[in-house]
Amino acid sequence: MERINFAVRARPLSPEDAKTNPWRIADNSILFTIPPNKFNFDRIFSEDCSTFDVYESRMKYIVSAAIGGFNGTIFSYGQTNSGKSHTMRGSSVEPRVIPLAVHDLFDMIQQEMDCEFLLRMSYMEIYNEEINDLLDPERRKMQIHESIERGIFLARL
Ligand SMILES: Nc1ncnc2c1ncn2[C@@H]1O[C@H](COP(=O)(O)OP(=O)(O)OP(=O)(O)O)[C@@H](O)[C@H]1O
Repeated sequence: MERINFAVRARPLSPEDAKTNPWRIADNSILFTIPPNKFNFDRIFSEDCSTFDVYESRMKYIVSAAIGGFNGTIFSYGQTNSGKSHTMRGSSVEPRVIPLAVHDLFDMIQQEMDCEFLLRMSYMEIYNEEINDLLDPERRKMQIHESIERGIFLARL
């Protein structure tokens, strides 16, 4: 796999949006009716995909590689309402990328009986072109919550 992979997840459109939608998906490309007409990606997941599929096929290998000592970043990017939080967050009932990754990390660590691991996790938010480093614990608590609510965040493994 390439070092940087760019995958797109299509969010289901409302019936109203679907009527005026200027693009359509064809394999791993997005086609527009106006120029430039075609944008290619490493992978496009259609509206009916599950977060689990997205995670398994495009993200899990980054988590595994982190256990092997390689740096990896999963970066969720998109305009407001495009589904970043929906994809990254989740609950114990319906875990999505962050809980799935954390679960896998601990699973993989448990299998590596001969190694000792130091695990650190951070959330960073890029909002209005500013990176918020969330250093102060109290501020961090607040900002993590805000970041999750706003939905632009970076999970760095
Ligand atoms: N794949 C999906 N399937 C069903 N619903 C989705 C999907 N993706 C997003 N949604 C819904 O669309 C709405 C917007 O999603 P979400 O809040 O994740 O967007 P966002 O990109 O994080 O937005 P913002 O940047 O404004 O915080 C939510 O109601 C969410 O449940």
